[in-house]
Amino acid sequence: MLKAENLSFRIGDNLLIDDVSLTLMPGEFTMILGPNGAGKSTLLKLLSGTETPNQGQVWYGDQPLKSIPLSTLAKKKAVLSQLLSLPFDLSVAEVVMMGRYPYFSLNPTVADNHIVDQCLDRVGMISFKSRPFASLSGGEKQKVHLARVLAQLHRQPTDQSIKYLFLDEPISALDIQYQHQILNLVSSLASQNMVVFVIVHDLNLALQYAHKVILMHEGHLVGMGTPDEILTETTIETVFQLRPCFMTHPQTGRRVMVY
Ligand SMILES: Nc1ncnc2c1ncn2[C@@H]1O[C@H](COP(=O)(O)OP(=O)(O)OP(=O)(O)O)[C@@H](O)[C@H]1O
Repeated sequence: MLKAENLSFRIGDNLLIDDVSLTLMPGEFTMILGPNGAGKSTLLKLLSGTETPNQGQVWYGDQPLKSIPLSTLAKKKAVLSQLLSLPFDLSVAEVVMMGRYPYFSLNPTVADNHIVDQCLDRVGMISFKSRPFASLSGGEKQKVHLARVLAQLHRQPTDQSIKYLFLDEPISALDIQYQHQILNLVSSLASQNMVVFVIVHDLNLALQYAHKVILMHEGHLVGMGTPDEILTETTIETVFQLRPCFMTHPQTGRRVMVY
C-alpha cells in the first residue's frame, strides 16, 4: 500500500500541491486526470520520491519513503517520465538494460539479458533490439522506456513484495492499437501485487481501464474514487470547462463520453 498524508509542495511563491492525502492499493489500476498544470506530474514526483514535499509524508507500506535506502527503492519502484530522449548514444537493448542496473555490479548476467528480451517482446519492440535508440520514432521510444521500467520491476518467482510503478503519460505518443495493448499490459501488472499510478489525458480510457481515478485541479485533489463516481458531468465541467455528454457504448454497455 502507498499512503500520502497531507502533502504540500511549493516552488518559490507557487503552491504546486496543496494538502493532498491519498491511499493507493496494490491490485488497483489508478489513473490520475486533470487539466494542464493541475499538478499531476508534481504529485507523481512526490509519490515516487523524485521530489520531497515541503509538508507531509509518503509511506510505502509501513516505511516512510524517505527512510528507504536508494538501492532498495531501485528494486521496488520504477518511474516512466515524459522525457523520452537520452543524452547519450545507446542501443534499444542498452536502454532497457538500464532497468537492470540495480541488480548487477559490473556486467549483466545471462538472466538480465533474457529479462531485457522478454520486456522488449512484451511491448512489441524485440525486433528493434539492436537499433540506435535515437533513431526511433516518439511512440517507439515510449515503448522502449516502458520495457525499461518493466525490466526494473521484473520479479523473481519467489518475490512476493509489493512493487510501485509510476507512469507519466505512457501512451501519449502511441497509436490506438498500442494504447490499448499497453494499458492491458499495465492493468495485468497491477493485478500482480503492484501499485500502479498512471497519468493520462483521455477520459474515455480512464472510464474503460481504471479501477480508481484521481481528479486534480490547481494543485488540489478534486475527487478520488471509481471512474463512474468521479467523472461526472459536474466535475468535468468544473475542471475542464467543457460540458460532456455521456452515452452508452452499444456493444459493451460501458459509459463513454463525447464533447
Ligand atoms: N520549477 C518550477 N517552477 C515554477 N513552477 C513550476 C515548476 N515546475 C512546475 N511548475 C508549475 O507547476 C504546475 C504543475 O505542473 P505539473 O507539471 O505538475 O502539471 P501537470 O498536471 O502534470 O500538467 P500537464 O498535463 O501539462 O503535464 C504548473 O503550473 C507548472 O507550470
